[in-house]
Amino acid sequence: MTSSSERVDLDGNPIKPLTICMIGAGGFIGSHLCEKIMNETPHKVLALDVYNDKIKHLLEPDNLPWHGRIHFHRLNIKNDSRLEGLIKMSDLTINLAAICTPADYNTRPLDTIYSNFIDALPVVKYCSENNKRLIHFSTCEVYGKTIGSFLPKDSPLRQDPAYYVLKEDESPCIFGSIEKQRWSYACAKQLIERLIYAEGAENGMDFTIVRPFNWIGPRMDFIPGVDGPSEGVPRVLACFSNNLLRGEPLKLVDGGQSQRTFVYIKDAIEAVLLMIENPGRANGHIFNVGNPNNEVTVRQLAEMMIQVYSKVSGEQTPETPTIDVSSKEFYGEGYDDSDKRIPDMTIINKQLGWNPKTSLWDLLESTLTYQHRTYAEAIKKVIAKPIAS
Ligand SMILES: NC(=O)c1ccc[n+]([C@@H]2O[C@H](COP(=O)([O-])OP(=O)(O)OC[C@H]3O[C@@H](n4cnc5c(N)ncnc54)[C@H](O)[C@@H]3O)[C@@H](O)[C@H]2O)c1
Ligand SMILES: O=C(O)[C@H]1O[C@H](OP(=O)(O)OP(=O)(O)OC[C@H]2O[C@@H](n3ccc(=O)[nH]c3=O)[C@H](O)[C@@H]2O)[C@H](O)[C@@H](O)[C@@H]1O
Repeated sequence: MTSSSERVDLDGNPIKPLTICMIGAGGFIGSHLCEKIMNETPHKVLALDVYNDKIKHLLEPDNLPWHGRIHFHRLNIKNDSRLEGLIKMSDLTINLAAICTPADYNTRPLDTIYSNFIDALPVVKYCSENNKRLIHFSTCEVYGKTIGSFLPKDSPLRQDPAYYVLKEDESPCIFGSIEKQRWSYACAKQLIERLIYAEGAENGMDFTIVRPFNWIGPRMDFIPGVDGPSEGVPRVLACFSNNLLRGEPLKLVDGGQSQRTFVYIKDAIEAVLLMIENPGRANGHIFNVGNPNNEVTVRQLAEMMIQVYSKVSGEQTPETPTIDVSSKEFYGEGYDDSDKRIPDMTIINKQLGWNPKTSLWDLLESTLTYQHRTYAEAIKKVIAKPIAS
């Protein structure tokens, strides 16, 4: 760990050690953020979550170099009276807790709305009432569909960035109709963003809102049947990793035509640390955090993952590498999709000077090396197990 006296912010001022209340610290992003904070800063973390499997390596054994700077509190923010006290003890609260897998948005819309809006309300309230700074994790899904997606298929305007690049302070939020329950998540996230923004405007609360654009890397979600439910549907990185580990075709929903930009979790976490340590530059802002240079269709992502996995595992590519499935078959009634997600980077560049570094090929190589090392043997055992009659 670097000593606090050596560390300065972007304006050359010394960074004071902080106590951070991190809600959802046991998840994918939380685990990487805790790791970064423990390795590179003097800050303390009160890590709140219902699970801690992904941060166990930071909590045990007792002789870790950051011993005493991270404390795990197993609690559900829905119903735990300790929450306000922990926020009061901290300089900064970071809220990551959410249901955030698309397979849940149309099948468990009530849980999705409660998790992303209702359960986040007390966190905002306690921060505002106690004059505490809040960094809240929203999503790029608040943009919904691009304006360009409503133009005729052959319109040349579809090629014009004005019709698809997503800007924090200009782009509208375009969701589907109410029976397209996919948008329950985006809509709940939009409303909590508006509430936080209003707390800033009316009550002077210090806040930063983060809109992640498909952050991916090790420890994302779960592999069904190994460290998650066998019928579970995680996000695309884990779905495709699971298919590759099992030697199955990768399933392309509605032909895999949707486009995404993927950013490496380690690049994205650097942006979050800049927000934490530069409140004067980050407060009052909403930040897109993504990599506009890593755009692919989901079909191209599948093809690249197949090539990379073959390289890192030494295994042959399957005879049928991909198959098409309908969204209704894969996700059920009420699914809909974002067509294209390119983040505008002007605000984060200007305020924090942050830029992503890692190419899609490189981030997939390190992530799939991790997936292979972590899961290949366990998957072999699961496959070899006779099915109970
Ligand atoms: N990973 C991405 O690319 C991405 C993209 C857009 C938005 N986000 C947002 O970032 C945040 C974190 O995402 P992630 O990918 O790390 O997800 P994750 O599911 O891995 O982590 C969320 C964590 O929150 C915890 N949690 C949920 N409800 C809780 C509750 N009631 N009480 C206590 N803990 C609770 C979960 O146990 C989990 O460990 C979410 O708000 C998500 O909407 C992530
Ligand atoms: O990561 C983000 O930035 C946000 O986007 C994700 O939404 P989405 O990108 O649609 O979710 P994925 O599950 O990663 O799916 C990406 C695309 O791959 C497709 N897909 C997914 C899984 C699969 O096996 N096959 C497949 O073709 C989906 O239909 C979708 O078009 C989730 O909503 C959130 O985690 C987050 O808010």
